[in-house]
Amino acid sequence: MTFSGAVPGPDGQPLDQIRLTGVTATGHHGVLAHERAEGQVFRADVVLHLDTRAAARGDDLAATVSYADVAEDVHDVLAGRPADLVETVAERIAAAALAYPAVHAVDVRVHKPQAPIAVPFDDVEVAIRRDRVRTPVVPAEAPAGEPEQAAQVEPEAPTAPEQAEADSHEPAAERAPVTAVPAPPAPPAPPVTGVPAFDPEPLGVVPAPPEEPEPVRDPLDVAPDEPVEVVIALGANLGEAQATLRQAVTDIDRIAGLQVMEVSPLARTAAVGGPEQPDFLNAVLLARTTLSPREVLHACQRVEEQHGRVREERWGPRTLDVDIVQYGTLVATADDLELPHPRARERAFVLVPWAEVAPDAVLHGLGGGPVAQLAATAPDRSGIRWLALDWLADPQDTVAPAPPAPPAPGTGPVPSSAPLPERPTSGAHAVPPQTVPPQQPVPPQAVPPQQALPPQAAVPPQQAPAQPVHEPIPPAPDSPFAPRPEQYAPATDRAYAAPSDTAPSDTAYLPPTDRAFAPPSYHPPHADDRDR
Ligand SMILES: Nc1ncnc2c1ncn2[C@@H]1O[C@H](COP(=O)(O)OP(=O)(O)OP(=O)(O)O)[C@@H](O)[C@H]1O
Ligand SMILES: Nc1nc2c(c(=O)[nH]1)N=C(CO)CN2
Repeated sequence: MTFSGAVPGPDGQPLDQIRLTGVTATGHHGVLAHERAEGQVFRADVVLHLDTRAAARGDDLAATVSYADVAEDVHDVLAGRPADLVETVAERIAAAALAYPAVHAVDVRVHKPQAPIAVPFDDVEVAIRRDRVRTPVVPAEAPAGEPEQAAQVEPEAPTAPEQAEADSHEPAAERAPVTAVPAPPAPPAPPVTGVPAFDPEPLGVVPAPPEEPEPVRDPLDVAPDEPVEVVIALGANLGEAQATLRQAVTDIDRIAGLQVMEVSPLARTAAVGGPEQPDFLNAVLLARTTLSPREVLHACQRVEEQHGRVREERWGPRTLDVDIVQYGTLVATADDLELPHPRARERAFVLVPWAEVAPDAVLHGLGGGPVAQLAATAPDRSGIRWLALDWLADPQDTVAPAPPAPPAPGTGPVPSSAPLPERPTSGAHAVPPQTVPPQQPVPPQAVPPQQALPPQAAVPPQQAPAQPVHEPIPPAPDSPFAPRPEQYAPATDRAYAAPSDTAPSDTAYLPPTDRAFAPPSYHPPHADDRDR
């Protein structure tokens, strides 16, 4: 720990130092509502500048400062009354240290390694030095439960009603920086698990008479006021996998309170983990929802069940897997639901299709970061065999026909001798890998980015029984769904393209995303008459 050097004592000589590092607590400091609600790890390092000679001479604890006491003080500040700023937390710690008369000066560093920063980073810290001249700008926080020290309360300490308002987190939410994804409203209570509750009483203030306790609300059960973006991953490797995934998109879009906004290309991916099993087909949906996270989970589990999902073994083959990758910016852990999905950050079969449909997407939480970057380093990235663009519009041709006589959903894996379809070698979309050389991007005008699915193709089967999606729909002229040889073009300069020496010979990838052609965005129709 490097501070800015020794502090001179009254005799002009450098003072001694007691260094305390890595005091850690879960705190609820931050300007964002979810930081207030869920809490995160804060760490502090403290250097006390003092003259230790008298204590050493008499071997007398009373003549020095007990580091154990200071550690508790620091911990109390970290875990205590929420502040918007790390700077404020650092001042409070400095004030606590200088409350010991022997301390001439104090250096404080407060670390916030899980700060909501949208790019990969190790840590963020605030470092301050305070002494008897350059004093802390806040008074020492009084220990909880010592109301007789109320005189030490900060002048701006809130009254009980003000504190109640602060605890509602509304102001924090209002101050939150504009983000692409609205955070769900913060619940007024402690988080789910593993995060100790904070004492909402302002420290050192005589507590107001007890009011009705707020019911404890799990953030995973809080439905947002405004729609929140939810990222959903689909996977299947049993039965008619592509047809299942197409139907799942429709089923998920029909969940009341949830709208599918975008659908990624379909990825064929080598199975990761679990037993020997066929390749998966994977896709990612971007949706907006006013459901709580747990409601989304249950609705997705119902869709899994509708498709004959049985849970036999971990990471085993399945007719349909629906995972919630991320819900707004929420970071929460419970037995039944963890957000963001704890393994999403290392799964190319999630990250690659996600980055295709949302190139600037960011995975929140610990180990998160820009999705495209995570995709580039995901351990299974060489298992991404290909991506199909128009899989919603044209199931028969986008992927080769399913193996003959596949087992009924849930009855058994597609035998490895009859795996999921390979890159087509015949049919409208067939293209030998060499047809499009690696560096040959599609001219920008070939397919306008973000061109929406033609309305008739987007209509989910249940909404347009006259036009079942399983029947190929003739693409409109110039439609992104017109057969395009480049849809399986190699992507040798893609960040996540498999190294050529490890890629299977039939592997083909999308061309680089200068977005010369965007994956066709699927914009499901949301008829106003739908009961949402
Ligand atoms: N973000 C999440 N999305 C979906 N399920 C989750 C999530 N977090 C926790 N779960 C829980 O995980 C349980 C197991 O889910 P599932 O059987 O789909 O796991 P899996 O697909 O085999 O493995 P993985 O979780 O690694 O994808 C579910 O019952 C669900 O309660
Ligand atoms: N390629 C691939 N591998 C997996 C998948 C998946 O969807 N795709 N799902 C798993 C458990 O959710 C385990 N392994």
